[in-house]
Amino acid sequence: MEQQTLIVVGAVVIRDGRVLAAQRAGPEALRGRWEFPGGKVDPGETPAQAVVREFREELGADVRPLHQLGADAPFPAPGRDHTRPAVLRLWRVELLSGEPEAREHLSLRWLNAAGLRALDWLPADVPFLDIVEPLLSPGAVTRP
Ligand SMILES: Nc1nc2c([nH]c(=O)n2[C@H]2C[C@H](O)[C@@H](COP(=O)(O)OP(=O)(O)OP(=O)(O)O)O2)c(=O)[nH]1
Repeated sequence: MEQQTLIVVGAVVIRDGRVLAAQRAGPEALRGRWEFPGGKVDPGETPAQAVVREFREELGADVRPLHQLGADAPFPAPGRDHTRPAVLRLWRVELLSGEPEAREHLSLRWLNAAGLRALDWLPADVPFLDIVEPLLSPGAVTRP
């Protein structure tokens, strides 16, 4: 039976020229590596709804989704005993209220361009760094 492609959404929140990155606590194979906070889109949920829900659950703060960044990036998502087809979809979001805290992650960091390049990102995230980095330069003219 053909498996439906799983959509994983990641939130890109930028404040004062820095982007928020989150360090995964699990599963063991991914522990310690960095990602954009988010998670799997549930059935019946839009990706924009998922990013708001995941951000609230995992970081305890409210965000407003703005727009997708770049294109979906296919990757094999780790499953229980095999991988399943997935795409990573990044959303630029605006922080509305609350201060993000690591409720389910090992730690959080606000990164400038140099910091962005220094971390051990999940493989699917790496191509997105070229899209995120220009948004961090002090003079960047960007949508919010
Ligand atoms: N959240 C997130 N997951 C990512 C990114 N890049 C990437 O490869 N992934 C992978 C890691 C996981 O295999 C999968 C997302 O799973 P998850 O564990 O974060 O999803 P979830 O919060 O919905 O968790 P669960 O309900 O399955 O426990 O996508 C990213 O930037 N953010």
